[in-house]
Amino acid sequence: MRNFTCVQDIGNLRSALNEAFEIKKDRFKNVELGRNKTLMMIFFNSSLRTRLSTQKAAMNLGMNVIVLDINQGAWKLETERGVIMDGEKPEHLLEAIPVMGCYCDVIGVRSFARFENKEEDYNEMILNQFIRYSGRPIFSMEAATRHPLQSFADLITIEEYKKKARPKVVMTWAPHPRPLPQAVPNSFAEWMNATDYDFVITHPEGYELDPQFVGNARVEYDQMKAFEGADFIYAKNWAAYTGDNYGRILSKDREWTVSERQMAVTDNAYFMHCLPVRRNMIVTDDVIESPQSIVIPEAANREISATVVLKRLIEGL
Ligand SMILES: CCC[C@H](NC(=O)CCC(=O)O)C(=O)O
Ligand SMILES: NC(=O)OP(=O)(O)O
Repeated sequence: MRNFTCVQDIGNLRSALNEAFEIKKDRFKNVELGRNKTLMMIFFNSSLRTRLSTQKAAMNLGMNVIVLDINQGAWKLETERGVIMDGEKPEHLLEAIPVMGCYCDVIGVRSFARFENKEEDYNEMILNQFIRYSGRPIFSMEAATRHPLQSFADLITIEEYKKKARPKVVMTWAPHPRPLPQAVPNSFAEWMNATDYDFVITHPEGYELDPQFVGNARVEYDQMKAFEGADFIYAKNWAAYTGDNYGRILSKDREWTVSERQMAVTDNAYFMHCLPVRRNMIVTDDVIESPQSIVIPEAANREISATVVLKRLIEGL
């Protein structure tokens, strides 16, 4: 595998899942594979799970790890070509990227959508410059339009907990005080559409996601109807995508906050969220603390998804 940015890059999902479950039985079985190989993790945005689980995954494979928070300690970076750099940014991304590539074998990049320019976000301008100029395999640690390490962990988790071959999985929008990226819902939808699950997306009108990610998923504007008979509830906030509303908050309606009211019409569904989660905005305390909440095992599986991905990237060196 050369890069890991989307579901297509992992190849056959069944074999990827089999590899994940094998690694889960013995996560140190490939500890020699990464000897004297260096992972560089580059964060343009905050992180807890991705930062810790990916570093742990690298250690499972015997790798060295360098972590760089671009906005803490590195030079402020100019990302646009043609800009006269007489302002606050001493370094251009087009020098910094190949330089960083000199010091490592594999690079992970976190660079959220900025909501300043929809085309630049959806063309993955930052991530693609790393792919083009670093000279190294690149994997996404959440970019502007996808979060594949999270989605792979989500799929592992559903496969572990499902009680039927084709579970009903419902991704629901929920309110949030800030405009959040579409990367997590886009990516979750992309991975769910690659399975044969019964997949439903529910959100208020105006929050339609890019059709390239929605695919053949059923979209239901009535949240209670969507939740009926569900086996898994995947909650997430996202800002509007369509038209001039790109990056905007259209609703903070807390009727969409996942509570026991909605969970009552499911088939005793498991509750999932990628975390961090704003309690009593996205989900009530009672639901996220209930026995049906699997947000912690879901987060634990981030180590497994990252170990599989790093293993395949090292094998491709
Ligand atoms: C894995 C999720 C990362 C990110 N989450 C946030 O930025 C949450 C920030 C907040 O709640 O203020 C997102 O929604 O894409
Ligand atoms: N789910 C996830 O990626 O968490 P962090 O943003 O804390 O890495």
